[in-house]
Amino acid sequence: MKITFLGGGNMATALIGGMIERGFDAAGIQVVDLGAETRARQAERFGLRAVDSFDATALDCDVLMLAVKPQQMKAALAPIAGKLNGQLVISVAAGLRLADLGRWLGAPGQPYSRLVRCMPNTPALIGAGVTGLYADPSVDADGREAAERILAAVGSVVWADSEDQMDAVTAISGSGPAYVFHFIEALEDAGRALGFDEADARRLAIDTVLGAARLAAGSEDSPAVLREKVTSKGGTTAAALNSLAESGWHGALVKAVGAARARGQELGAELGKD
Ligand SMILES: NC(=O)C1=CN([C@@H]2O[C@H](COP(=O)(O)OP(=O)(O)OC[C@H]3O[C@@H](n4cnc5c(N)ncnc54)[C@H](OP(=O)(O)O)[C@@H]3O)[C@@H](O)[C@H]2O)C=CC1
Ligand SMILES: O=C(O)[C@@H]1CCC=N1
Repeated sequence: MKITFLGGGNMATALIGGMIERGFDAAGIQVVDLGAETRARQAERFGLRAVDSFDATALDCDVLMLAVKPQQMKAALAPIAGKLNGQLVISVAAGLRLADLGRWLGAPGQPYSRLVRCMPNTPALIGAGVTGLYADPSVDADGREAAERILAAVGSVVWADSEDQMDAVTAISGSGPAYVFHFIEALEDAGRALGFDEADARRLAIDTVLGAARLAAGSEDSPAVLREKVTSKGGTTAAALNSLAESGWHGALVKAVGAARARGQELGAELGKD
């Protein structure tokens, strides 16, 4: 499978790194990116072809992965509008709707429809991502299977029932690693405030999150039951959880995920006007 990435930034790097780690051939992957430094980094790190604009070789692919920022997408697609000939196009962009991508990619009056929207996350770099997928209804089984094969190489996949759900996936798991890193930062800060040096505070915080996530992933107990098993009556965990409840922590996170979803919807509506 020949795959060209439009945009070689953070998300493309996570996907390419994860794919190569899991046996995809770097010789079959190309990157189109405006930045000379980005191209040099991609070529050096992965040994792949990186160019500054679409030439015949970059367009000669089975799958085109759209990995520029949502605000950059329309301009980035302009040079190839009307030039595709059946490539499966997979967008990783937050918010952008298939109808708008299809309009920007097609010839005037002929929207392109062999399109899949996906929302991966950066743990893809170590094969531990999770990706939501939604295909235009016109995409055939081969197209859906190709999209799933690429994203399943870097973690688990979940097919969304409707395109609307992609903004929710973005808010939960696309942005989710940032919430977890933020939690780790706070736990590390707490460790430092209680007298540990930076290295030990970080180790205690990261290994706690890693161990708890692995336990939750492998357990038949729900996260709520696992939480109760840590929480001795009248003990230390209860003191912490009571304090978190007083601060409205649970509600704050639910509200934050709602804000992320709303931003995705807003981006789609704003940028799709063009
Ligand atoms: N980061 C994440 O965790 C996730 C991101 N996404 C989605 O992935 C997409 C990319 O995000 P991210 O990787 O973080 O962004 P980055 O800014 O890291 O990467 C985008 C890259 O595209 C380049 N670029 C911009 N315009 C063009 C163009 N016209 N032609 C070719 N290359 C261009 C940029 O160059 P320059 O820097 O010079 O502008 C940059 O190197 C976004 O749409 C985002 O919604 C999805 C899931 C998770
Ligand atoms: O912050 C963003 O908009 C992108 C989408 C999900 C993660 N990063």
